[in-house]
Amino acid sequence: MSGSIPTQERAWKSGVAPGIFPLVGHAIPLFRRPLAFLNSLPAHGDLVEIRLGPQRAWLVCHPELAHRVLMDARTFDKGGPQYDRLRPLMGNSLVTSSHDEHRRQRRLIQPTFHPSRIAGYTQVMVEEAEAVSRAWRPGERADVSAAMLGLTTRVTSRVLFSDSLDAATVAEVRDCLAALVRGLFIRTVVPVAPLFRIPTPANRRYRRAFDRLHAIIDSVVDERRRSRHRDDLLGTLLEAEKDHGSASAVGAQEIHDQLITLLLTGVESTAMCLGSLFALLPGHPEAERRLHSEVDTVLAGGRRPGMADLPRLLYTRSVVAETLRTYPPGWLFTRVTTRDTELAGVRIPQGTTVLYSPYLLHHDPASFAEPDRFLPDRWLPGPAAVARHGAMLPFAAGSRKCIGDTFALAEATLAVAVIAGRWRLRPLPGHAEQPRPAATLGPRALKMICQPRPRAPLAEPPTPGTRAQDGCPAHAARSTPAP
Ligand code: HEM
Repeated sequence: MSGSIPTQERAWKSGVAPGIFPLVGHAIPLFRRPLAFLNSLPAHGDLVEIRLGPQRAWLVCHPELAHRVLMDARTFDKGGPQYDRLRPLMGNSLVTSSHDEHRRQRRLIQPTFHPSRIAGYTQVMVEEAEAVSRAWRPGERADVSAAMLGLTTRVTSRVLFSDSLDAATVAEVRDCLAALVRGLFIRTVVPVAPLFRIPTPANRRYRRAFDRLHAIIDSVVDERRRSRHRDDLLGTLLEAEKDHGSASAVGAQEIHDQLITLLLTGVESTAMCLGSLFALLPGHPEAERRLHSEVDTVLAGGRRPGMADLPRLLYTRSVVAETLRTYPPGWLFTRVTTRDTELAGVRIPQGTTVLYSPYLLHHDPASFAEPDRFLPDRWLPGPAAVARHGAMLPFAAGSRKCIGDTFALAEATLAVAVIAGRWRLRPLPGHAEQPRPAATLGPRALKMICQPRPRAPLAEPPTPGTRAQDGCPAHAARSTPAP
């Protein structure tokens, strides 16, 4: 069934995705070739019905509809199979909480990620990128995926709870995350809980990672309770715990839930972005050449980058933005309707799952010319910088917009500048690592050969851009901060 329903503002088209199987619905294409499946959906309408297992759900295929969903978080609240799976892991935290509870939590955590605080984190970001860069040897076959996960785990843990994790624990967190993101995805597309209670090796791996990560967080909190106050997120949460009885007080369970949530979200997505970027560069030699040239110019003499360099690393940031467009780490999200509503002329009952996919929106030729080409120039000021308004949504929009967007962009840009200043990473002969969709999207086993870079001749630095708040279009989506 499909139809064209005229609404006040335009005639929306709704439809049903073909190929529904009993019990599993669209799980087979969603699990086997999810990106191709998503890209096939706009042909069936602006709002397309799919089946997650036996459940009916609607996927928005037009940026305007995605914004309607995101800007009305009261009606389209966190929920659906994805968030049902995340709650046992993250509890009732910033990512998983419902609209009513969310405001208080966002107000508590927002100051840690305020743009004015990011400058203070850049030294940690650069130190950790330099540590990765120093550890590689010319000709080495580096495990880039593991290195990027290690880098973001160390940066995130140092910022959230100072230097509480030793090297062995960082490696453990990294491995736990890898097991969890794989397990979370299959649990989202086949939301049939009894299947995951069967003691298969994969289910046991997921359980072990789940238990270990909780134990690590508990020991971080216990250790801090025994030591002095520090001015980091954990310190903020422990201070708020003392406000017994006040509306802003937090309990021990919430402290645990917020830490595990921020560790998971902070580590995984940025690592995926960096892995995708290094995997894409060798196939785009002109982009790689211009990136190297900019890094050599802005950081002449191998100078250490800092916050002040971010506006000058204009091409580097365009490469990061184009990577986020091409392979958005957060590629598919669910919501659930809290009341009967209407979207694209379709009546949607309370309790219905609605999905949006940054990957689908970023690959629609109606929004981005030649969407399958990697073209960082799209994000430079000038005539090439055209995109349908609001179609670039790597960090979402509205009140549930990513709290770590500025943090992540600074971390990724600085890491690329440091690493690309010293290394040209080449693919292994005969091996092309494809980004693999799981709970996040990106390469999970990327190995590359490290070639030391001779310093390129100096060139004129590009003029800083004027788009969006800091020139980076990945930021452009509207955010409604908690009052
Ligand atoms: C390139 C890196 C990143 C990407 C692409 C990304 C993407 C996203 C997206 C799309 C959402 C919205 C999810 C939804 O609509 O259901 C989100 C939310 C969130 N992200 Fe990120 N993220 C990144 C990095 C980070 C970092 C570094 C942190 C923290 C250290 C973080 C913490 C969060 C949190 C806590 C939320 C929930 C916000 C709320 O509901 O108030 N993210 N992120």
